[in-house]
Amino acid sequence: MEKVLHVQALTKQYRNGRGVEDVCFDVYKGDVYGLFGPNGAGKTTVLKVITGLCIADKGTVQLFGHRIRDQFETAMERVSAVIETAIAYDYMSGAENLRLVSRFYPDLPKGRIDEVLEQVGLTSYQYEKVSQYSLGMKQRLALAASLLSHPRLLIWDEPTNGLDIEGMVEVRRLIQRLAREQEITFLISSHMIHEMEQICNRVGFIYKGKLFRQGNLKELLNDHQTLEQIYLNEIQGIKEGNPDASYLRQSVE
Ligand SMILES: Nc1ncnc2c1ncn2[C@@H]1O[C@H](COP(=O)(O)OP(=O)(O)OP(=O)(O)O)[C@@H](O)[C@H]1O
Repeated sequence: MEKVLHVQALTKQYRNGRGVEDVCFDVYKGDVYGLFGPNGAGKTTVLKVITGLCIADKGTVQLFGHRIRDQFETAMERVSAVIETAIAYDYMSGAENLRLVSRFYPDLPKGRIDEVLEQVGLTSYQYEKVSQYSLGMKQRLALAASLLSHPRLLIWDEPTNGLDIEGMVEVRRLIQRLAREQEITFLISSHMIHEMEQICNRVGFIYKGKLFRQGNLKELLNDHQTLEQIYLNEIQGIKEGNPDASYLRQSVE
């Protein structure tokens, strides 16, 4: 199986002492990999380091076999990211926003904007100003922008954040469809565990800057009914001093 992303011993500490420590995980072609953790756990920091938005203190990140540290452009060639979004200009239409983004990619074939609008279901709203879009439509526009360059790996921080139930379901279906039909590998983050359970085939749990458990969703659910149960058990173990989790205890209040 092709390894799309390799993260090894990644550590990033901010000046206030917070951040992430010794994070290791791999994402394989075809995965919808979910990084799950509560607010402030370190998900965005991990995604930012992977995409070069911030620099790690230690560790290795490889995308498609290329290290971001010294081969950044080649590593990022087939990667798109939606992190801390709101890229769209409100006073322009959806299509105009995409035309603006498309200037970053001089080799885009004609008609690519129409294609991505179609893929995210915004074709009939493309001439409306973004100020009239719902949050879900803005999310889909951000996704359309990130699809323009034909990414093979799409990194998306909190794809359903702030959406209502219908919006969440839409985004969820969209991710699953793109993964299936366009063979795009996804790395997403969320603090909503049920969400992860429905979208992802592999998940990693992150808590207080450490990725303490990960695996194939089906295998994880062999012994437990829900991911929530696994997560709560592990956190309880960490707090009570479960020897298996001793490496984490020092960082838990
Ligand atoms: N630029 C920064 N300077 C200092 N501390 C930061 C900075 N960015 C994040 N942090 C801290 O690092 C920790 C991890 O933050 P991060 O944003 O990665 O978490 P998260 O899991 O994405 O949370 P959320 O779901 O709330 O976005 C938090 O304690 C946060 O306060």
